[in-house]
Amino acid sequence: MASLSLFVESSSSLASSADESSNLASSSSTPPTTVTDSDSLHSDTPKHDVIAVIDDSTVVAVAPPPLPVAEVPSPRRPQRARASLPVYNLAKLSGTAAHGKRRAKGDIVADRRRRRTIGGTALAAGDADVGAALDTSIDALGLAAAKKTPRAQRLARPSPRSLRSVARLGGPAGGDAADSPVSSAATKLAAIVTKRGRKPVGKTGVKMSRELRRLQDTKEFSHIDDRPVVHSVWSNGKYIDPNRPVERRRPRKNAKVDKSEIEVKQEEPEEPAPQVKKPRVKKYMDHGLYSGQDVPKDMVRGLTAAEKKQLAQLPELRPRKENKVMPAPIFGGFRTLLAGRDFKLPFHVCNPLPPGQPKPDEWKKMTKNRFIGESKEIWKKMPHILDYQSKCVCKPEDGCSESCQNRIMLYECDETNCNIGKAFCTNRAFANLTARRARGGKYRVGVEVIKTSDRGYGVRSNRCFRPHQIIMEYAGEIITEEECERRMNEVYKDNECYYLMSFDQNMIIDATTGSIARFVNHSCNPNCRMIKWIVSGQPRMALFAGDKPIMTGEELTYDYNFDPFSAKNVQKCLCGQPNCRGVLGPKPKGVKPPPKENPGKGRGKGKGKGGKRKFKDLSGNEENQDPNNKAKKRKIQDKPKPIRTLKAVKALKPVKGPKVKKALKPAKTVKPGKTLKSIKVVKPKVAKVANVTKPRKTLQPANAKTTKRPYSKVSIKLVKNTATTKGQRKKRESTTITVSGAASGLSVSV
Ligand SMILES: C[S@@+](CC[C@H](N)C(=O)[O-])C[C@H]1O[C@@H](n2cnc3c(N)ncnc32)[C@H](O)[C@@H]1O
Repeated sequence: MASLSLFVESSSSLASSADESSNLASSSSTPPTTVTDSDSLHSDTPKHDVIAVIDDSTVVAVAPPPLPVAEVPSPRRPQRARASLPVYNLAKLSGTAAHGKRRAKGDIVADRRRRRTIGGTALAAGDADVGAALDTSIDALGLAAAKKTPRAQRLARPSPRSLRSVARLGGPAGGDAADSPVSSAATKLAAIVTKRGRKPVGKTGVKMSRELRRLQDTKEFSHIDDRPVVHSVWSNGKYIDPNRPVERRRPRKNAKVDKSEIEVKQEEPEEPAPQVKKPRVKKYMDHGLYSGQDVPKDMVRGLTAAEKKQLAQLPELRPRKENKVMPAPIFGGFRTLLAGRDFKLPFHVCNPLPPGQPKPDEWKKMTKNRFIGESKEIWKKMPHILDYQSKCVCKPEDGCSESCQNRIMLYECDETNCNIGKAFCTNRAFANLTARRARGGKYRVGVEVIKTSDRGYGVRSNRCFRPHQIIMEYAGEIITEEECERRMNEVYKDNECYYLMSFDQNMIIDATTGSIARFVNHSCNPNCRMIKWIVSGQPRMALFAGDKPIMTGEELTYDYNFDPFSAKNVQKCLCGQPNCRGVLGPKPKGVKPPPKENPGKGRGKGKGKGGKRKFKDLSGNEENQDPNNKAKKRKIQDKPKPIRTLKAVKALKPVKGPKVKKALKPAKTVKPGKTLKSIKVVKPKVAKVANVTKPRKTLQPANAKTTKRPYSKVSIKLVKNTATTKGQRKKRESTTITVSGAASGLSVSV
């Protein structure tokens, strides 16, 4: 009786001893844990099993060569079945009928078809399925008798040792199955399984059906699955693609490199070098943010040759590489260079002094005038208040500029005396000052007290001021002459500095308690003026900028025109100006003042160009931003009114005495010695006639005393005011007209 033994084992397990473990593990389906493990899975070596079909005469070890997947015939059953011959269920025979698709983590089901093969391990373990499969096979082949004997059953259980020996017998897959150790091992194992191991196997063979014979060469018959088991490998939660190129590790610097490796590497074709990104180099600016801008091409157009030459020497104008960092602020700096203007120093660059600077102990700040003692009552009883009235007849387009009657008379416009209103009026200096200070801040205050090296305290500007712009008010205690004399004899007798200034109506301003303006020092070439204005019917003193703009950080000074009253009290002047008179007093008689500097002569062209400056562009104060502020005509505003300044002089008269050392006077006061009488007469005339006579524009504050034209107006006023005392006025009128061209307006009333 022919017998058929079916042996199944993995050929890959026989390939090498190294693969033995993997072979053994194949039945248990242990997935690879590394990429390198997957290499073995994907190797071309088929993991086919060896099936030995033993016939009566020959033992055939079938180890079919691996076939391409496409050539593998479908594992279908034969369509045609013959009734005469038994039909075998091959799947059942091979023991794979009970196995379907098995889903594993990460596996693709379509590619994951696994065929359960019967291996030595399975047999050794006595797997129930395997046993069942064998039983089925034996039953099908009619070998039940052989199976049921105890010996056969004992022999059917292969010992582990025998299996190990079988596994050790490896041979190249796909070789001659008959001659290979695989076949011999298979034969040996078949003898064990078929309980006739000592007898020739061929004698126990059964004649194979034609159908079986036809299929015996197929992989399906042998249950050989040459398709690799596909595993997906995950590492650290990431899917590892087995098809990706293997990364080359960078060799360590100090690692010993095998020379043979180097030679092999050299032989390898050179791969294109990957593009290495250059590290970014940080660029540092070597100029300011606004430097290096493109210079306008037509920058020298319209300039003279000398100017071009001068400009060419400016390093700022040399063409240089364009600076794309930040655009220049509309080339403001370039225009400043061309125009030769002064520029406004920023407030923070000026660096105002920090708070807490030392101040004199006796000083108590006061920003508004205050009447002290009986001065208030006396002031109210005086009829002069009614005289301080004026009304301008300006039109809105005039803006209360140089032709404004109020301005000429040093009357400030307000709601009661202005014809055009606040929106158009530019003659409201004190109101602007109050608004400016009310907003607060060091910049708006604009001044600060400093300590000078040789003149005690002083005042400097914290900002720029336009010419004739109001800076600060000189405020203090308004006292009578008697009170002033008392203070001088009793309170201030040991003082070196006095803060007394003639005010109005025989009154004195004592700024010992007063505003910051008390600290302003004297200079024979000052940059400011102390001028008295009538504001809302009340006289007020204030410091104004002179004819030139005042820049940030300048010390503010005005001419005291000091009256020492005695040669003993003459103080040495330390102003340091070229035209210094040497003493803090009035100009000595017979001494010619130094010639005025001509801005166009004796100076460089650059400096001469300074005359072109438009300070309204430089000062940057809030008043400049008023479109109605026509500051260009301000020179008329500061025209002194000699009649009122005479009054200030008159106030000094009673102060004069042996104990009184000094008294400050406004810069525009006239010489002492004028009679009270003349002042009283002249004053009211001006107020009334001002509305009749059109003022001249040529008046300058600096040379007001030598100007003739203003006093011709005064003469007209005299006529107007002779209504009460007619005889006297007419006499004065004639005198005034005659002297109108004199150097001093004081002579008018003499
Ligand atoms: C109204 S105070 C000015 C502020 C004063 N420097 C202070 O420390 O209070 C006037 C006094 O300052 C001093 N002074 C002002 N200008 C001066 C000058 N140019 N030269 C010398 N002393 C001057 C004189 O002592 C003068 O009496």
